[in-house]
Amino acid sequence: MVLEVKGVTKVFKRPGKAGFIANDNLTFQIKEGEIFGLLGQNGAGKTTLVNQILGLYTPDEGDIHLLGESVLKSPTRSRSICSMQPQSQISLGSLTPMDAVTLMGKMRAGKKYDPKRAEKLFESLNMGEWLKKEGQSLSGGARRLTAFCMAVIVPGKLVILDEPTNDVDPVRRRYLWQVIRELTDDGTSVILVTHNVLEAEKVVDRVAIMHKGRILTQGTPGDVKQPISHQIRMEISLTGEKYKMVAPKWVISSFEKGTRLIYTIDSDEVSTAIDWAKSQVDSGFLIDYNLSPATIEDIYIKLTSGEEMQA
Ligand SMILES: Nc1ncnc2c1ncn2[C@@H]1O[C@H](COP(=O)(O)OP(=O)(O)OP(=O)(O)O)[C@@H](O)[C@H]1O
Repeated sequence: MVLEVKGVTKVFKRPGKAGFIANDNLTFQIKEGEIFGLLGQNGAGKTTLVNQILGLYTPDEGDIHLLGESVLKSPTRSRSICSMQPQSQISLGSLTPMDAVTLMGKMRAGKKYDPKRAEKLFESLNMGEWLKKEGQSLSGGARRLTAFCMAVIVPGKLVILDEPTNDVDPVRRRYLWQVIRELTDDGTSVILVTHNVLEAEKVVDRVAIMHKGRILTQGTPGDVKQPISHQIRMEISLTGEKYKMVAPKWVISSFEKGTRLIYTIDSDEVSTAIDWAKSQVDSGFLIDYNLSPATIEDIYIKLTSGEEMQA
């Protein structure tokens, strides 16, 4: 086992108030070569957990083992086993992506550093146009990809990626997921911290959904979607104001996502839903609609909007 998190609880002290429980009795494991998605809304406790895995915070209860040894006993060892891409943008100053990634590679691998690895990464992510530009003049997406390359140029046994696709364009996001998948070919394990649940579903082997410091459910994408396996997702795009759309009575739940509405319906209601959507399109209220099997995003919305269930 690469990582074992057992009963980890972290409480932040607050002057004059009860402590704030940021992580509440968390337990999970990550195997060699596995991609583990850590999903949760803002403030769910994901970064607090990552900071404990890296030995930066000490759990109040429980223990974390990396490659069989307790992180509590030797916190600095974590930083040599793990590589990390932080959520916040790193400041590259006048360093170019080529300089920054080469520097990081040499720091981690010393004389064994192989520049061909950087070339392959840059090529896979189509970063050629930015390689010799100073960091301060790069776009957010280019800096995010540079930070990703710095984290994986010489990957540790466990690579922790916190929102690696933020600011990255859709085409390069696809390349990025491919590179993340390939990282595991030699046994590297990955923790993927993200809000981008739909994209994460395509790449993770297992996933944990966190909410208010607790893990609400965990398992393979198929396992966690099991409670809603009889449900269908209907995504609709409206022509007019969203508030004018009243959900039909066969809609189980409704969620607004930008300019679109996502309805959850029972699979028995599919033909009713299609008839309704066609008539709405004919009347000019809908631009388009599509139906698809339930996704991790649907279970994520269901769990984190109050209808909680036990892991
Ligand atoms: N050092 C700290 N002292 C006090 N409270 C903290 C501290 N760090 C985090 N918290 C609180 O703990 C909770 C969990 O924060 P955390 O950063 O772990 O969430 P997160 O899931 O990573 O959120 P996001 O997706 O926004 O990064 C939040 O309510 C936060 O305000």
